[in-house]
Amino acid sequence: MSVSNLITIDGPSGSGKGTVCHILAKKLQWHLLDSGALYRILAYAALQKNILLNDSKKLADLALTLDVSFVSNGTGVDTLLAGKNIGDKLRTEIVGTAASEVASIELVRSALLARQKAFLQKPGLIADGRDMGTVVFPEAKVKIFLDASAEERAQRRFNQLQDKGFNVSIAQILSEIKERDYRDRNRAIAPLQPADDAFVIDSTELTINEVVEQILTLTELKLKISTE
Ligand SMILES: Nc1ncnc2c1ncn2[C@@H]1O[C@H](COP(=O)(O)OP(=O)(O)O)[C@@H](O)[C@H]1O
Ligand SMILES: Nc1ccn([C@H]2C[C@H](O)[C@@H](COP(=O)(O)OP(=O)(O)O)O2)c(=O)n1
Repeated sequence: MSVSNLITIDGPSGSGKGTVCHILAKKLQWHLLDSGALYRILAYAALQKNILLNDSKKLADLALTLDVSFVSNGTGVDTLLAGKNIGDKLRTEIVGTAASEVASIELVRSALLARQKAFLQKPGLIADGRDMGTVVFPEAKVKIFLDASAEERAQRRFNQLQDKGFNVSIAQILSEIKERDYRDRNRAIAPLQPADDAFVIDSTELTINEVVEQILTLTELKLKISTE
């Protein structure tokens, strides 16, 4: 099925992808693919089952058989693994780092590909990740690469975690962000990089609304639709 209403948003951790994608999906009433959540769920399930994070074969088998569903609960979306809500277990730095590790394995990435492509349904899709515009949906007409300085991204994560009551150190967050950036950008398969035809937005000095407005303007131009 051809669905041309597609926006891909790739970028490093803390650049604002998740926030911006949720706003766009709500405003346009399109579906949302949080591909990072799939890698996080896989990493969480592997940690639970004591599967080593470099065991490509077992991880790929797990990826193929993972019983995951995203269920709307009125205010947001519950993430169910084998029917159990694990949404609050996924956003820790331990799971984020483990996700980045399993994501560097080619067999794992190919095992998750069909699952991600299946999200492209009418009336449209906002796809959030690292390789949405380069590998999963290269046909997208609107591709965004959202960036921000590592220091700004660490500050945002710090604020976010402090708001949730976690006692965290900004120096440690910055070092984890830099380590994950390095792994995501330098892996052999589907590295984090802007697609040749991506529009790069540096959000370091922009508000969330300014980023959303830039993407909506580009979407109107490229897809010739009204986003009012
Ligand atoms: N342009 C921005 N200016 C200030 N804070 C932002 C901006 N974009 C996102 N944030 C905040 O930064 C934090 C991380 O954003 P998030 O959307 O989770 O990033 P990502 O999905 O890219 O990792 C959130 O608390 C979010 O509210
Ligand atoms: N399309 C994707 C999405 C995420 N990943 C990997 C790389 C990331 O470090 C981890 C976690 O991604 P996620 O988007 O949830 O992380 P952030 O919210 O940006 O911190 O998964 C990937 O390799 N490809």
